[in-house]
Amino acid sequence: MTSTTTTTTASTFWLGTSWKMTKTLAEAGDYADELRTAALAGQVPPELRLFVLPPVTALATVRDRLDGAQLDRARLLLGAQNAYPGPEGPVTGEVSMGMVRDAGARMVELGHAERRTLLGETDELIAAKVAAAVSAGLIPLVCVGETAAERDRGDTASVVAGQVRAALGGLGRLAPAELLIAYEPHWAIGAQGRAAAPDDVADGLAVVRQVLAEELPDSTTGVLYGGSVDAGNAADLASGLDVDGLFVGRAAWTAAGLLDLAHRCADAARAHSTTDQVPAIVRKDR
Ligand SMILES: O=C(CO)COP(=O)(O)O
Repeated sequence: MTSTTTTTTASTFWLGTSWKMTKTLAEAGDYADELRTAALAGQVPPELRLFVLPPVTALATVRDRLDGAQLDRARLLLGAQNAYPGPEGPVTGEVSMGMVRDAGARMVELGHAERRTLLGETDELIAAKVAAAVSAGLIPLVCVGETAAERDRGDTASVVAGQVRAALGGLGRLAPAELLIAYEPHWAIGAQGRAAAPDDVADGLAVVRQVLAEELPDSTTGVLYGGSVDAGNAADLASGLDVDGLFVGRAAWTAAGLLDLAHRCADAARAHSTTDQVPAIVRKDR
């Protein structure tokens, strides 16, 4: 990793959750209320940038219920889990980048493993979405990662590098003001998954950083890990690796879960900042 790849600052450590296809409006509202109460009580660690990606049905509700939480927009971002890469019009069942932005999204997740495998999303479609997101002023959060079979074949680095390169391939002259890439090996995600070992995570993150250094040397980028992150491994992942954040599913599907992980990440950073080791969370430049 060269020092030119990111302008990530000491106070930037991302911790976010996608709720995937869960939560009624009532449940989404309750989660937002809990987060708002915690924020007003000063219980959200200031070192973190949190993000929450509700299902699109709940986006505006969560935005409205968090209103007044006194977390400025840089410290708590709402986002969508997907959007269509074209203007409003006759595309049945889809929502545009502009529509999710209108509903409160400042970021949009693209290319998640579940969409690649369950819905057949291709690298080409994901590239079009990345470009559309940037055009709409949304921060793209692009998920990349190899399947178990690709890993077993020893293809992790080529698959991950190819996905990152492809995702950026539609940008042309568009320069994202900010871009997040989450390394999420498919085999690490969900109830059937197991969290990747630190060496595997480090290898995946390094591949992502290498491609970003080559393709987008001047952009503000963040490289996250996701896949079975929980209370048992979050602190080690946050402090021991060259990682700019954690992307969580199940373990943050309650506000209490998200807040617990937030404290674990912040505590890990503080503990490590007094040692010789310089964790990603307090590193000034990479
Ligand atoms: O897919 C994920 C985040 O995008 C991770 O999900 P889990 O944390 O539930 O494994």
